[in-house]
Amino acid sequence: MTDTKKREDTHTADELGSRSDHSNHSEKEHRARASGASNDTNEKLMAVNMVERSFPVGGSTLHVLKGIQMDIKPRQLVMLKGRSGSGKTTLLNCLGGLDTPSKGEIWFNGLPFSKMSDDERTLVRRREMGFIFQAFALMPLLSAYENVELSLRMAGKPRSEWKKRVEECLELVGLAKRMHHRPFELSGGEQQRVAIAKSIAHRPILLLADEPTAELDTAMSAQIMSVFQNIIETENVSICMTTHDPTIMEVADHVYEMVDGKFI
Ligand SMILES: Nc1ncnc2c1ncn2[C@@H]1O[C@H](COP(=O)(O)OP(=O)(O)OP(=O)(O)O)[C@@H](O)[C@H]1O
Repeated sequence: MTDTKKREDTHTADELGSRSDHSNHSEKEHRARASGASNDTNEKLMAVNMVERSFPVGGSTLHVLKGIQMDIKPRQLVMLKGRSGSGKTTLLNCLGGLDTPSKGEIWFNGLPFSKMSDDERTLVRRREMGFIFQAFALMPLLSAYENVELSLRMAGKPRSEWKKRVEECLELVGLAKRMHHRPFELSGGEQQRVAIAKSIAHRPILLLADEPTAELDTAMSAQIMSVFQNIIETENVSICMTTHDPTIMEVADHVYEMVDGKFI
């Protein structure tokens, strides 16, 4: 897939149209997005321009990302593949604003994401992004329902919206019948589906997932990928995920292969 898809040309900040006012991301705007009102495939949701990331280690500098150039378009499923240590997590952390590039820039939804202050970036991240990790990151004593509800509570969504949205999200991931189970009463794949429901509940426009199928067998991984495809359609999100698994790459819109901090 990597080789069959032509990579986009380098783009500038001006090409990046803001798809919504991030400071007031309303239900109406979301519905407009979901109806395809902003579904211009030339539009870039995220643009990464010549990003480098280095860390001081001992007395020297470790160059981990060495000029990354990529973009994520609306409703795309983008995968980052590469050997352990190639820099995938470091890049994902930069995309999610958990870390910042040493050089280069990252634009998100028309905003100069990597140049914003930590507080501004945190705000954008909370409102517009969702995260899924390899280890499902669920609260063990809370039911699936309560876990998803917690994320709405943390995102500051009005209480009156919680019930409908929690049920909707659990239904989307195929867990409506298990919503009152606690994580230990669910399989690994089901727990990951709760984590996905939790990550989309506040209606992000970008989901970032670090090895979301690493703990799962082939059948469960395939289920997770089909849930991802489903939520791209129904929730109008883009997904960027890292993986080692060649079998799931077939469903990607684009695969970036990373070797030693660069795409090949
Ligand atoms: N904060 C840091 N300080 C120093 N070195 C770091 C730091 N973060 C990452 N590295 C180094 O950067 C390199 C890339 O790490 P990264 O976790 O991004 O790789 P990865 O491709 O995600 O690997 P894996 O698939 O095993 O998760 C590694 O050599 C790692 O030790």
